Amino acid sequence: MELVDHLRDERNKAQFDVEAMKVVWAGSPQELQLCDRMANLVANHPAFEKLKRPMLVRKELFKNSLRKAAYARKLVIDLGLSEEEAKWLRFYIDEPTYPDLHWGMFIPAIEGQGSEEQKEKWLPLSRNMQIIGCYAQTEMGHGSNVQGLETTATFDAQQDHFIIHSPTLTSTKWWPGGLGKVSTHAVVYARLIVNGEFHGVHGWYNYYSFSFFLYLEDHSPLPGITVGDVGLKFGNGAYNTMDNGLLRFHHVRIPRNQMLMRVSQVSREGKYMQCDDVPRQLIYGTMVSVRQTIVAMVSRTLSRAVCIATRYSALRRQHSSSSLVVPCFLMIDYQSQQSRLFPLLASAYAFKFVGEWLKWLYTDVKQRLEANDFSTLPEAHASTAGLKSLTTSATVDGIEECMKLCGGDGYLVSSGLPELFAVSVPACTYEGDNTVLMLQVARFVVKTVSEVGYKEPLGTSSYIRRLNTLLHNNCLVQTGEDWVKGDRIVEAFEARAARMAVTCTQHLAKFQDPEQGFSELSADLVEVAVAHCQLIVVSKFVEKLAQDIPGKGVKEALEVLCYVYALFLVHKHQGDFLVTGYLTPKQASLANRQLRILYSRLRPNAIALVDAFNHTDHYLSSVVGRYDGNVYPNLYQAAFNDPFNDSHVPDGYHQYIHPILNQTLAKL
Ligand SMILES: CC(C)(COP(=O)(O)OP(=O)(O)OC[C@H]1O[C@@H](n2cnc3c(N)ncnc32)[C@H](O)[C@@H]1OP(=O)(O)O)[C@@H](O)C(=O)NCCC(=O)NCCSC(=O)CCCC(=O)O
Ligand SMILES: Cc1cc2nc3c(=O)[nH]c(=O)nc-3n(C[C@H](O)[C@H](O)[C@H](O)COP(=O)(O)OP(=O)(O)OC[C@H]3O[C@@H](n4cnc5c(N)ncnc54)[C@H](O)[C@@H]3O)c2cc1C
Repeated sequence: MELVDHLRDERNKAQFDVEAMKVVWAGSPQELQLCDRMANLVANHPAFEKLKRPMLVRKELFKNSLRKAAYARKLVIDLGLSEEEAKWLRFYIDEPTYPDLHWGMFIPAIEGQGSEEQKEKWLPLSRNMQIIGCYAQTEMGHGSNVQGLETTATFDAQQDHFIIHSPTLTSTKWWPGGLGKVSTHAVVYARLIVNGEFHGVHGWYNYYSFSFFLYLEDHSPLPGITVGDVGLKFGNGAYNTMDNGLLRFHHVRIPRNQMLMRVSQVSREGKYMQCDDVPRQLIYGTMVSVRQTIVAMVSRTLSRAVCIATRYSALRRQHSSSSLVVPCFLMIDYQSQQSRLFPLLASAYAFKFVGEWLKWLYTDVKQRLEANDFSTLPEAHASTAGLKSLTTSATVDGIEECMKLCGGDGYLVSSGLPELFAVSVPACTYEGDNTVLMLQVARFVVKTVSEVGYKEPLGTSSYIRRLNTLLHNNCLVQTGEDWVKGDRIVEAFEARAARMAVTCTQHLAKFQDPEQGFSELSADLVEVAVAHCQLIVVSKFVEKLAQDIPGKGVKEALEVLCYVYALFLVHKHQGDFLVTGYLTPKQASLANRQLRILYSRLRPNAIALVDAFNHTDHYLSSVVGRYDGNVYPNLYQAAFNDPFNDSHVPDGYHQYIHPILNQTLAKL
């Protein structure tokens, strides 16, 4: 049977080479080929079917996710897949499970914080999955406040042991993924006590990590350990495939050499030693690494929602303004639909490019750290924290908007959007609450501004070097066309960020107690951080456009996306641009007018731009976002695939409906 492409006309409108854009989106021809291979491996393997997932109850759901993880592991071994290939395989299986934490946090924690000897011992076992680990930092009473962790690790010199203990209910380890049911090991963060003395208690770095067994061979917990799952989470399916766990210790003894000893050590004699040349912030290093990974992947999540909403918008017709009866307008042709959808499409590309840049930054920092050069760590911390916060918040809001952009059908689980929302929303909380992370960025920016004159701002904050110009020269835009120039846009974002940062720094200086000032001004400080991070995203997009980008029309299409992203933000935050005095109301309105022109330039390319994400139908798992656009028959069929439609007589009908119909309620 010939397949009908219901989106063919839309695809024919494309003004650029879609295959070339796929390479740009993937990062390189090799990445495209790799992702394509892994996506199709998953899509064509019956073990990875996922449409029934939201219908499963927790225990079935969890068993199903264990089965998938085992199949994935088998494929990795049978096909001899590399770690990179295995990472993409897990990504396309599209189900949070224990290996995410094992590979994503447990192993990096040992790599970053273990001594050479410890790495030699534990990494081969971990990489072969002979042990499975998780990252147990958060406690019931302390998530953002890492300084408040209460779990203790007390050194017993006589037996050369640490005694790990949970002294209070609030010290219960709470949330670690993979901990509840599966992990054999955990990297656990605890306060160190040697010779009755708390180490680092006066500083911020008052916790240390330990790696050790949780279970006996029959998978019953070791004596003194209480472990379990934290309970059902938001959304059917979604994150419930993960065993986020709880863990308590009752004076559990572990050998001394299970403290991760790169940053500091405790000797056999009970002598506590810090490595002078290694900053304590390294203990936070795993978080920097994971935040970078989140930014690298989040554009895919947003692109998935945008792909679904764009395809459905380009298929579904509604009435025109002149006739309320004859359906003729495609939803995508409503200006209001475009003004909600196209900035999200542009954001997906913007986040992709900033993610690439962040990966580069992190690789560079990692190499420096290995050579004991810690100079760029503050920049890496601020950039990873800020971009994780900015991009995950925008992505989660974007998924919700995409759901609404599809009307009622977006709310159906078969649209793929509700589960995507439910599985993505915790990204605003895990790996650092997004507001708390923005406050870290604000600290970095304010510190950089305060140090002007005696310390040179570097990297993403180097615009602060030109503070004088940015504070005093206002925007030169006179026409709408003036707004579509990369350097002008970047300068506008620099001026806004610099002016907001300086104002906040001046307000902070009025407080005698800086911490009180920081707390009272925290809402403004978050806005400073947002402005700084948006500047990074915009400038990295503009820098991307300065590169050689092959393919007919590809660069032009990306230029439109870049300006849509930037001018949408100018419009959304025009209060900032106006209050700081950088823009006049006329210039702000020119930006908005130019944005509408850009939407009309983007419109013919919309479907081709989402096709360039190269998502398989399996990955999208959306009836309304199907590649062939054959939505309505499949939507109808999906309703009948729901087991609820197996019978016309639901459970409870005879018991609770008959009595109403037959007026016999009194018998109930
Ligand atoms: C918010 C802070 C950073 C505050 O910490 P603090 O000790 O009070 O620090 P401070 O006085 O503000 O700063 C002290 C100093 O440390 C720096 N710093 C802070 N964090 C880092 C870092 N990661 N790398 C490098 N440097 C870092 C700060 O910039 C400060 O530097 P400075 O003194 O100003 O030069 C911290 O508590 C934190 O990171 N909280 C968030 C907790 C978190 O992210 N938990 C993640 C748990 S794991 C997880 O969620 C996994 C989910 C994965 C999944 O399911 O997929
Ligand atoms: C799905 C999921 C998976 C997770 N996986 C892991 C894991 O594998 N390992 C692990 O160790 N942890 C894990 N966590 C825990 C996670 O890291 C924490 O939830 C997170 O760090 C936030 O901490 P919290 O929940 O205590 O929130 P809180 O810190 O209590 O925050 C609650 C509210 O208070 C605000 N707030 C808190 N502190 C401040 C402040 N200083 N200034 C201003 N506002 C503030 C926040 O903005 C937020 O609005 C996971 C969490 C989830 C949801």
